[in-house]
Amino acid sequence: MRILDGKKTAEQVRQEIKKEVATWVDKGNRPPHLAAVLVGDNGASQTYVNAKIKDCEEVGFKSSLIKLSDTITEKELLEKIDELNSDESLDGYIVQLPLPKHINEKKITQAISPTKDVDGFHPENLGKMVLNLPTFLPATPYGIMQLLEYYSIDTSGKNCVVVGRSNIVGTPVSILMSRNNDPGNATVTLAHSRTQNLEALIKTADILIVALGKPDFIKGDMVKEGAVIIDVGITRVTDSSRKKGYRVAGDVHFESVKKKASFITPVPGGVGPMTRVSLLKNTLLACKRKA
Ligand SMILES: NC(=O)C1=CN([C@@H]2O[C@H](COP(=O)(O)OP(=O)(O)OC[C@H]3O[C@@H](n4cnc5c(N)ncnc54)[C@H](OP(=O)(O)O)[C@@H]3O)[C@@H](O)[C@H]2O)C=CC1
Ligand SMILES: Nc1nc(=O)c2c([nH]1)NC[C@@H]1CN(c3ccc(C(=O)N[C@@H](CCC(=O)O)C(=O)O)cc3)C=[N+]21
Repeated sequence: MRILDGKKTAEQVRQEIKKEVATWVDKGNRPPHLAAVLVGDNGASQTYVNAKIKDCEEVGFKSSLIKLSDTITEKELLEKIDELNSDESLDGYIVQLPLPKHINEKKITQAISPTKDVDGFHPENLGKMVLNLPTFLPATPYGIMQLLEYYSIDTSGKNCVVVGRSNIVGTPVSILMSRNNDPGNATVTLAHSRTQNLEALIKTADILIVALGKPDFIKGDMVKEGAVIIDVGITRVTDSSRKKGYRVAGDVHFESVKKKASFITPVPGGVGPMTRVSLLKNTLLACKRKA
């Protein structure tokens, strides 16, 4: 069994980005600029957004954190988005999800200018992704593809089962895995809460990608011997023996599944860091495209 080390891989990718930024700035350009919009004070969202800002510093990007109260109206948030769309000094931005219930996430996602949508969530960018046209790939699926590529994992012709069909992870990663690309060319099945005989289906997977949000859902006896396991899930589980009062759990029960896997991503240190580095890649692309 080998660990797919997202932390280490992301660090290497950051070093490459850092060099590219230095060359870019040496040529007289301004550094890439990413903004993150955070509505409300959800603890996990704050942690992720802070990490994204720290990543920017490490590679030499400019970053801005825009904190808004969770009492903000949808109209006010849309006005803020208009402002960001026309801000010439800004290359890309993200609006951290989830948003408070009174705000329609679809409306917000569609208001973000596709040229600044470094999350790759806008319908225009998702459409381009489906058609294999150059675009911003959604950060988590992009991170997963980079990790598979980095470890030279052969996905062509393999059975890939994706569990979870969200717009930001399950659905786009199922499309990327089935495209005529390397990595890709897999035979993909997308499973969700209505799927029948989920366990039997999971057993057929040469590559299993799990994005459910149910801690330790996948156990060792459920997976095929030699499978490649990608665990996207991140849930904070209360644990009073930890300093922070919680542990971070994936959707895969690591200890039992690792005995059967050929490759497996840990949580933390797997997909999460790759998601963040993909956001940096998209922002660099947005910046260079504008110039
Ligand atoms: N590492 C990273 O970078 C990231 C991690 N995450 C994490 O990934 C996890 C998933 O998040 P996200 O993609 O937003 O998904 P959502 O929470 O939006 O959706 C969960 C999906 O799982 C399906 N599902 C739920 N229960 C079952 C079940 N028992 N059997 C089969 N399918 C089921 C749902 O089906 P249905 O559609 O039928 O309801 C749905 O499609 C979370 O833990 C999240 O924190 C998310 C983004 C990035
Ligand atoms: N507009 C938007 N874009 C997103 O990309 C987006 C989002 N909203 N909302 C929430 C999810 C979740 N997400 C994560 C990113 C990094 C880690 C990450 O870095 N995790 C580390 C640390 C985990 C920890 O300690 O909590 C790790 O897995 O090693 C996790 C989760 C991005 N998301």
